[in-house]
Amino acid sequence: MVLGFNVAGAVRTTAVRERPPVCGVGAQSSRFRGDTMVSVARTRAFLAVPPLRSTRLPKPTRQTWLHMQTSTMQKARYAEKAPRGVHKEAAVGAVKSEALQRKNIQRPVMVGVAADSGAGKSTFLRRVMRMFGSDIPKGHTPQGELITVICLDDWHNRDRQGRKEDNITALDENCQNFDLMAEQLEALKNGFDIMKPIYNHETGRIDPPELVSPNHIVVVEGLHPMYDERVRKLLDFSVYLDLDDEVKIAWKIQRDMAERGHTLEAILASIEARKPDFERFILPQRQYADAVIQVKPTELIPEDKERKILKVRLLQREGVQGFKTAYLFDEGSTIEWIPCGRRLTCSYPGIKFHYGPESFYGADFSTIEVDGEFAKLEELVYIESHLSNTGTKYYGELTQLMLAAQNTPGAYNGTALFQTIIALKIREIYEQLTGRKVDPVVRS
Ligand SMILES: Nc1ncnc2c1ncn2[C@@H]1O[C@H](COP(=O)(O)OP(=O)(O)OP(=O)(O)O)[C@@H](O)[C@H]1O
Ligand SMILES: O=C(CO)[C@H](O)[C@H](O)COP(=O)(O)O
Repeated sequence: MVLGFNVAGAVRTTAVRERPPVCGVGAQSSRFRGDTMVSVARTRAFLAVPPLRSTRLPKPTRQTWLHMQTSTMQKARYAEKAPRGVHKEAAVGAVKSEALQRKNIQRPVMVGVAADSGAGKSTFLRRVMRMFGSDIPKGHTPQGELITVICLDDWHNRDRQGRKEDNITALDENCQNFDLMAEQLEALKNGFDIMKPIYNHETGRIDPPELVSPNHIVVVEGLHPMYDERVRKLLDFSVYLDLDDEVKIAWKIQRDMAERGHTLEAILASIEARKPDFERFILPQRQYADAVIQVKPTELIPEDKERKILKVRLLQREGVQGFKTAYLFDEGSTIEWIPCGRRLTCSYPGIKFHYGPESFYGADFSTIEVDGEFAKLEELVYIESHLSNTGTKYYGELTQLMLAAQNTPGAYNGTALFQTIIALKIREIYEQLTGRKVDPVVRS
């Protein structure tokens, strides 16, 4: 697929590879391993990154790293730090990243995406990355021209063995190095390169760190983007993917049995074992999210056991800077809508929409929900014509995006519809906060 995008007047044409962000998926980075790494703890020096010609990062050698004069302030910052333990090689650049000038970035827009493992983060993030049309280079952390997706698992403070020995789950707050996470993400947001730790999901071990530079948009995704107040405050926009247990089990079974060879008993046991920590450390983050996508079993089929038809709800916080909430028909009203008829083909059990205001953790939200499946994606333009504030740039863009992703999970139900709307919203928020323009990736 060849796509065009335009930022600050620079028109580029790039190919989008169908590849997920690599949080626990696929290749681990070997770009900064072993002898190519310079340890801050060892040298007590602060490192700046050499100018990079492209976003495809060159493999650094000791020689390509420059020891820079460190400001007294930064020295003090580091001197005060508690020992970093397993993350002793992690570092923050001493001078502002050259990426700022090269890409003409004032400050990255930072977006948090929280969810339990298997809740559809990778699927959602593929939609978000596609929205920004970047060719996402290989490596542990996808760093595209416009967007970088950082996985927060990288700040786990124990490897798999360590967690087993200490009888602690990866969901536990005590299993994250929040001090380092907050320090490094703050540095990134302020325009500094970071040498970020890597948690290797293939080996279950902590790998040497990798270089991550500020980008136009930085997504931080994983178990805890809104857990620690210091990290939460850095986020310009936050999303929580909220799956009912029944749906979580169905998706896990589909993935872990079909793709990973796990037994049903093992999957159910793992979900049960994680549940108390999920409820304690992950779920409460919902209250901080600006957008929540809830996925529930359908209410159109009584006693449905298949979990194929879903009811999906998009909760949108009112009053967030740059975030104009999407609505159905008439903003602020309450609507029940069955669109099936001459203009929308519906198969059993039909489709039902709802829109209305809602109080969520005591805050004002506007919610759109859709129960059921679309029969023909090209007819979605009928639905689109009744939705407003979707962040589209031309009539039919939402439908085009849905059609372009028709082979992705959930393409025919509210999960893809609302994830696509939120991806459009992230583009809109980026534009609102920076004053820049991003061209649509799929044209009319
Ligand atoms: N909207 C959807 N409808 C149906 N199945 C879905 C949907 N989204 C994701 N899935 C399925 O759920 C499983 C997990 O999805 P995904 O890999 O996106 O989750 P994740 O949160 O990134 O997981 P992890 O953190 O474990 O890597 C996959 O098998 C995927 O196909
Ligand atoms: O909840 C998770 C988030 O992805 C993982 O279980 C956690 O990161 C540990 O990973 P692994 O099971 O590969 O050791």
